[in-house]
Formats: sequence, structure tokens, C-alpha cells
Amino acid sequence: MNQWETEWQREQERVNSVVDQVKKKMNVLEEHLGGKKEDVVQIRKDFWEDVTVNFDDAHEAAETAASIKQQAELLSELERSHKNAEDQKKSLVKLSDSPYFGRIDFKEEKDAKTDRIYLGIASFYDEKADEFLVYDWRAPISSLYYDHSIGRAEYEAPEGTVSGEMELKRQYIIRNAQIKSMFDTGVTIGDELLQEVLSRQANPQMKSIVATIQKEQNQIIRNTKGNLLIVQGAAGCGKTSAALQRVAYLLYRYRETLSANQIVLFSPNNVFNSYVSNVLPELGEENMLQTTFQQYVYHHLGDSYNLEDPLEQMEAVLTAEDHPDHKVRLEGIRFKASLDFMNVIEAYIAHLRNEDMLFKSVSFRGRVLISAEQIKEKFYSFSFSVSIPDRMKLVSEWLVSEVRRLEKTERKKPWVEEKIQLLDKEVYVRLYQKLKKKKQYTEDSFNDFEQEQRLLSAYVVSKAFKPLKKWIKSLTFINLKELYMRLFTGEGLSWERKEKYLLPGSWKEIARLTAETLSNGELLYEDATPYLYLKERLEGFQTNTAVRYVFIDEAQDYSPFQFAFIQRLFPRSKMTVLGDLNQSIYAHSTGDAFQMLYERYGKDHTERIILTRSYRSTRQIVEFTREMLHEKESIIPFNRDGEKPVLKQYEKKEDHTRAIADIIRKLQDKQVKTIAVICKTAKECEEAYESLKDKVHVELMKKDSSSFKQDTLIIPSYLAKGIEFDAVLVYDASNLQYGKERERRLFYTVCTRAMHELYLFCRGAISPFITAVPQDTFVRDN
Ligand SMILES: Nc1ncnc2c1ncn2[C@@H]1O[C@H](COP(=O)(O)OP(=O)(O)OP(=O)(O)O)[C@@H](O)[C@H]1O
Repeated sequence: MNQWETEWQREQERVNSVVDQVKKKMNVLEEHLGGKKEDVVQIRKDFWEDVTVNFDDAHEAAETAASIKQQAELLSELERSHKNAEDQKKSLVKLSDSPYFGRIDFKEEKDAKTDRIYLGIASFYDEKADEFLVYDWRAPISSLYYDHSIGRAEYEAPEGTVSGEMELKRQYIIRNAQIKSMFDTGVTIGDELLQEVLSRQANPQMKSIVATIQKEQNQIIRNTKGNLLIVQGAAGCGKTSAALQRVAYLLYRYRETLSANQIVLFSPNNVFNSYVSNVLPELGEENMLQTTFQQYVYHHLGDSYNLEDPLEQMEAVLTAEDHPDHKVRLEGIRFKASLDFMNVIEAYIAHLRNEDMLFKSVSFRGRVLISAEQIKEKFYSFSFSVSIPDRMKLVSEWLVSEVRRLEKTERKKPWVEEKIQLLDKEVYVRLYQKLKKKKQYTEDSFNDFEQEQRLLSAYVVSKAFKPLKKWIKSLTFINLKELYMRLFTGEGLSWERKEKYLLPGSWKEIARLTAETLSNGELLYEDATPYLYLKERLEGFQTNTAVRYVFIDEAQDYSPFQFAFIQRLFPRSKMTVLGDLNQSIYAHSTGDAFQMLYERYGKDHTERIILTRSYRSTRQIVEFTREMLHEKESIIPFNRDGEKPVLKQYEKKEDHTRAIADIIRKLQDKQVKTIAVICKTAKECEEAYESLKDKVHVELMKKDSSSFKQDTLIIPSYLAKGIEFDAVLVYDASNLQYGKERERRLFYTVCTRAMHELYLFCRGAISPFITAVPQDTFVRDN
């Protein structure tokens, strides 16, 4: 046996010993869990038996309340500890399969002895020996593994910087408690392991990267300095991965005070949401809250409008180029995404403080009870110094009291009598019981016709007024739709005269188009955030102060307006935004959204990290795709080899379709698991599906799909955002589809979804983004 084999054997013996101990602990925990579960069940069952309930007097009632509280606390304590034990068990199960993935030998400056540190997804402590057999990858000392190579090294511990010498760095792949591979690494975390991991096939669920986190990614993960962390980097450089491991790190570092539901991740769409949803559970942590900006908007705008979604907007922008209003629409999208438009709305709001606020009349059964004009008068009767939302609250209180007054007069109206006649017997009996309980009426007095009539009419009227009161309390009496409309039709209002310099040259046209769609009951996606902003500014911003960390992935697709909105929504949160300006695919992308955030937070509160190494695709694919960009130097491929991208050009549709089907068949025969035929739009997807479905097995993905499986998918460009496939076939990389400058980034995004193989099919003239690329970075084949 050579030295390495002996070492391997020694390491395997250690794995066996650690796994043994893990299993022992699992058994103990198992017993303990069984007992705890029984306790919880028992307490739930006996809850009321162990509580003395007595409401005879105030003193007894207080005793009862205290007793219930005590019992509830006992139960929730038990439930909490049961859940902790369950979580611990889940970690132990993982450790028993693969207890660790790395080892460092570190000799601290002041120590004579070298410590061996083994890193895994959770720590494991040996009580008898009083030592950690495995350190959590997020522990302070573990950062040595990610940040340093052999030689001088240091890490930040709670008590300060610890320096020393790193003597060894080793990596393992352990499965079923067996070492499958073992490498000693040099400069960075071993290329071998990373090579191994990156050459695997794509997965419909993203995997954690803890064993191979790179130094610059570690900076993102462990950054706790600023209030704003901006991460910029090329396609496939691990922004999403770093974000998710960062969530896990924060949950570990602040485990006493931070929980998963205080962290929100904004993702581009539901497919992406499902794609990333397994990483945290894989690391033994609960998932953070996941949402899309669109979901947020939907939730708050409800069904008041026929609301366009961002993908519909995208589809319209990409397909309606011949429409006479296309240019105006694009200009409108850009302007409505800007902070200038936010300032315009602010000026409008300042104007509304003095005049022109619009309300809806309060009506009941077709009759106006309080007119819009009266409400307006009331609103402006409050001092100018009271904020608009506070005045709205005062108006609402006034309206409720007015309505209560009117409610009394209403009781005599004929319709009430009619309703009483129609009352259910059950309701009648219930009212009687209620009054009897209150001891206000004897049976005789209830029979008194007048008393009874009074009671019943009060009941009927109160019930009928209930929705109206709710309507008032939710401030629906503000005529938001018309107020927003007036932004575009209220030419000459004093705000517009003052802030005219903010408006674009095509404002009149934009205003016309917006007013037209609004009056059709449609709210375009570009209007959704401004509309919501106006609503919140008039009603009072509903901020969320519980959330402590907000993550925005694919942040290049957010407008400055949306960023400012999110910032306002989560005033106590730190923000991490991750994006790649080269992948901005929406028409509102201005390219300076990160800069605007930077300015809002200020230099002292912002950290900016740039990632340059791209891990997703083979060297050949990265060398081809980065040539499409102006700043190609900033993208360094990870050295993993594959075939050069292949370009196939056809004139006839049948030849084009046949060639695609042939490649799909070839890939499927090779057992390539995820194959994506990426089209520019959903419309093109339909066409592709129709022409391919009888030739080869394909699945069509639509915008309402919420996940994807290992298969051959036909998918529109914007749905493929953020995800990856073993092989990508660009359905039509022609000049027709990707010919305009503004389609460059979309084309780059599409091509960078490929991990191992990239095929570009063209019908007719080739896209200029390909012809401009050095010819030796791809092969022409046909
Ligand atoms: N340190 C790493 N170790 C192993 N795999 C990694 C590492 N960093 C990134 N990857 C892999 O590279 C691929 C791309 O990562 P990720 O999706 O996080 O990149 P991204 O920057 O968000 O890409 P895009 O901007 O294109 O959406 C994923 O398969 C991820 O697992």
C-alpha cells in the first residue's frame, strides 16, 4: 500500500468512527423525540383538564387567564423543543451519509499544536472528547477553507483576527459513508472537485455549492457590513448560488434573532422560484419567503383592473413591432420606470394636498348618501399640515359616523319591513336568544310588537350597511382610478406646469396611449408600480418592518422606480441585489438602476462585489458568448472543456425543422437529461412545438408553468432566465429574430443558459451578433 492509500484508509476509518457516533446520537435523539411527541400529544389532549376555568368574578377570571397562559406556554415550549430535535435529526441523517467535505490543518500562531478542522453542512460535537468532530461550514474558522491556500492564513473570530499557518487543505466526496474521492488542494479550492461538480448534468432543482464555494463568492456570503450589497457578474458566475448560501449563512450567524420568514427573495418568475427552492432545505435550513414582484403587485391591486403581467408586456414588446403605437409604448415603459416619473407623481401628490383630490360618493341602494363633493369639502377642511393619509383616516372616521347616523334614519324605510318579512326563522330565534342572554327582555316584552320591530329593523339595516362601512374603512372612497387617469389627462394642472421639465418629449403621446388603455379597464405592467405608489402615498404606505433582509435576484430587470418602491416597503431591511446588466431583457432597463441604488444608500452603506469567473458553461461556450458583449474582458471561463457551439443555417423551413429534430434525437439518444429549445417569444414557441411535436418528443412550457422537469423543453427566452440546461438549441438565431441592438442582451441571455452544448439554428440571414464573433469560436455545420 502506498502512502496515499494508507492515508485514504486512515481517513475512511475516521469517517466510519464519526458516522458511528452520529448514528448513536440519532438513536438517543429518536428516543427523546418519541417521548417529546407523546408529551405534546398528551398536553394537547389534556389542555383544558389542567386548566381551572372560572369566570365568576374579576379575580377568578384573571386566575383563569394566567392558568391558560401558563399551559399554552408549556405546550409551545414543548413544541419548539420537539421541532429543534426534528431539525437536529434531519442534520444527523445528512451527516450519517456524508459527514464532511473538507479538512484543513491549521496551526495558530500562539499554539504549538496543529488543529484538524473537518467541515460539513452542520457541526457535530463529541461531548466526551469535548471537541468538534465536524465544523459547520458557516463557523468563523471554516472561512479559512474558502479564503486561503496553503501557507499564511487568517480568519475573523468573534474575539478578533486569528492568524497562523495552513498546513493542509483536503477535499472529499463522501456518499453512503464511503469516501469516493479525495484530493489535496493547492491554490484555490481544488479544481478537480469543481471540475467534477460542474461536469454533472443539469438538474431541475439547483444544488448547494458549499463544498466548492470560491473565495470571491465567500465574500458575498459572509458580508455583513453594508445596508446594501450589490453583486454584479457575468452569466453563470454563481450570483444566485452565492445569494442562497448567504441566506443560510445569515440564518446561522444570527440564529438567536433571525428566522427564515424575516428574509424575502424576489425572483424573476415562478419557474425560477421552484428551481431554487431546494437549496436551503438541502442545507438543513428552512426556506426564506419567496415571491416575485408581480405577485406582490397582484396581491395589492387585486382585481380592480385587468392587469397585464410582465411576460405579456415582454411578449407585446417583442411581437408588436409593426403596431403604430409601438415606439410610444417603449418610450412610455422607459419613462414610467424612471425616478423622474416618481418625482412627477410626488409633484402631483403635493398638488393634491391643496386641490383636485377626487372621491367616490358614498351610496346606498342606489341613493347617494354623501356626495363626492361633500367628501372633498371635508377633506380640505382639515389643516394642510396634516398629511394626506392622516386626512384620509379622519375622513374615513367622519364617514363612518355619518353613515351610522344615517343608518338610524334608514330603519323606518319600507325596504326594511320587506326584508324583515323575509328573515329566516333561525335568525329570528338567534336574535331572541341573544337578547334573552343580555337579560334585557323577558319573553313577554319580546313579544311586544314595537320592541321586536325595532330590534329586527336595527338588525336588518346594520347588516345591510356592513359592507358599506367596510368599503369606507378600506378607503375605497378615494377615486384612485380617476386620480391616476388625471395624471395623463389633467393637462395644465399646476404640478404639470411646474414639473414640465421632467416630462419626455413624447409625453402627450404617452399620455394619450395610457389614458386609452386605462379607460378600457386595462392596467399595463409599466403602470402597475406607479399606480400602486400613488395608492400607497395617498392611503399611507403599508411598510413591512418585520423583514430584515431582502434579496433581489436578476436585479437588472428591475426599474429604478421598482427599487425605490421596494426600499420604501421594507424600511428596516438590508438589501442584497444580484444581477448582470448584460442580461437586462426588459424594455424598461435603463442600465443605471444599480447606480441609482448606490446613490440612494450612499457610499458608506454600500458594498459592491464583482464576480468575473463563469462556472455554468464550458470554456468554449463562454469564449463564444462573451464575444457578443462590449466588455468581454471581464468574463473569465472556468477551465472545463467541451465542444464549440455549432451554427446551422437553412433557407427552407422543412430543412430547419428537420435539423433541429435530428439534434434533439441525437441528444436524447446520448441520455442528455435537460434539453431546451429556446425561442424568442411564446408565439415562436407555439410554432416550434407545432413543427416538432410529430417528429420527436418535446414539451411546451408556457408562462403559467411553475416548475420544469428533466425533459426536452420548448421555452420562451424570458422564462429561461436564471436557469440552465445541459444542451441549448436556439430555435432561430437569425437576423430577423435577433437583429436589433436592443436584442443583443436577450440573445446573450439565451445562449448563456447552456452548460455543456450549444446549437444555433438560423432561418435565413444570421444574426449580426454571431457574425461579429471571431469565426474560430464556433463551428458552422451544414
Ligand atoms: N462555487 C461553485 N461551485 C460549484 N458550482 C458552482 C459554483 N458557483 C457556481 N456554480 C454553478 O454554476 C452554475 C451557475 O450558477 P448560478 O445560477 O448561481 O449563476 P448566476 O450568476 O446566478 O447565473 P445567471 O446570471 O446566468 O442567472 C450553477 O450550476 C451553479 O451550481
